[in-house]
Amino acid sequence: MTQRVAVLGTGKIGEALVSGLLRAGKSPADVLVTARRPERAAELRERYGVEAVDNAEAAKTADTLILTVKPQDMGALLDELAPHVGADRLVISGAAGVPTAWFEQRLAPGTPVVRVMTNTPVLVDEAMSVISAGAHASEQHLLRTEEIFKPVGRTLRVPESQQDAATALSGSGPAYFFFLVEAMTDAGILLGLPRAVAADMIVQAAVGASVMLRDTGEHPVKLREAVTSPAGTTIAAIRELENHGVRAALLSALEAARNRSQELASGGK
Ligand SMILES: NC(=O)C1=CN([C@@H]2O[C@H](COP(=O)(O)OP(=O)(O)OC[C@H]3O[C@@H](n4cnc5c(N)ncnc54)[C@H](OP(=O)(O)O)[C@@H]3O)[C@@H](O)[C@H]2O)C=CC1
Ligand SMILES: O=C(O)[C@@H]1CCC=N1
Repeated sequence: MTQRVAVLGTGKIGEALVSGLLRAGKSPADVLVTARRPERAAELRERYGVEAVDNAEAAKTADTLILTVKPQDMGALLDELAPHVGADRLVISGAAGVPTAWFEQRLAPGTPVVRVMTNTPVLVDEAMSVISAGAHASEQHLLRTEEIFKPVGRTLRVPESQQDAATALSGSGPAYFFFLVEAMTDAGILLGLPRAVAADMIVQAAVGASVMLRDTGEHPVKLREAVTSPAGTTIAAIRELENHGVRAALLSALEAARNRSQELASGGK
């Protein structure tokens, strides 16, 4: 049976999911989108050939609803949606922080809800989408969710109690790597390299290191040791990273991200 999927609040993540669904072979006729601004709806229609409808219409006609508004906008969206969502629908939330129980309290009794924390590499089919079932979501609902997210990267099931940590590590994760690349490119400028050359070197170092981490399965310590020659250049840099507390900064940074996810639990400000 053809399943219709609606993406509600089609911003950055929502649009990336729409493009992934279409790349995976879903017909544009089976994908609905909603947007707050008419010009955004028109843009999505034109770019993907999908139908843009209002939230109530999406709730009435799609089997699976993927909610990709910001946590702060989730309350208003649920007020609009709830009267139209039958308990035979699958509701997938892509929002940081907001627990499945929050949705279950606002939807018809028994409505299956699945929480997913994906990340922006969804745009290049290299996402990690971390999936947790709510109280009424069955194995079938998890499989349907995986079917949507697998074409755009990997999926991982975790207990919902781990979702705030997953948000800190995986949802926000790409930003930390972009931040490092940006800072190291600046370091190249300091050392007298042209910006484009510095960026080229650092991006390729990041790609090479990522592929080694993924494909060799080696522990990162071993991979780093292989780069670090006695009395060489790398250890001189590592000493500075340790002197400046980079490891401790990362522990604190990810803890802060986890805490912020917890604060967003009630669609917080
Ligand atoms: N960005 C990321 O890396 C990740 C984000 N997330 C989660 O994904 C969600 C979306 O994030 P992101 O894509 O970055 O944010 P965006 O702001 O790009 O997307 C949210 C979209 O929802 C629209 N919107 C808000 N309210 C409504 C409504 N009532 N009806 C229809 N559309 C509405 C907004 O419209 P308008 O354009 O008018 O504001 C906007 O286009 C968040 O919950 C976030 O926690 C999860 C993983 C990673
Ligand atoms: O920064 C945020 O809140 C969202 C959730 C994870 C990544 N971006």
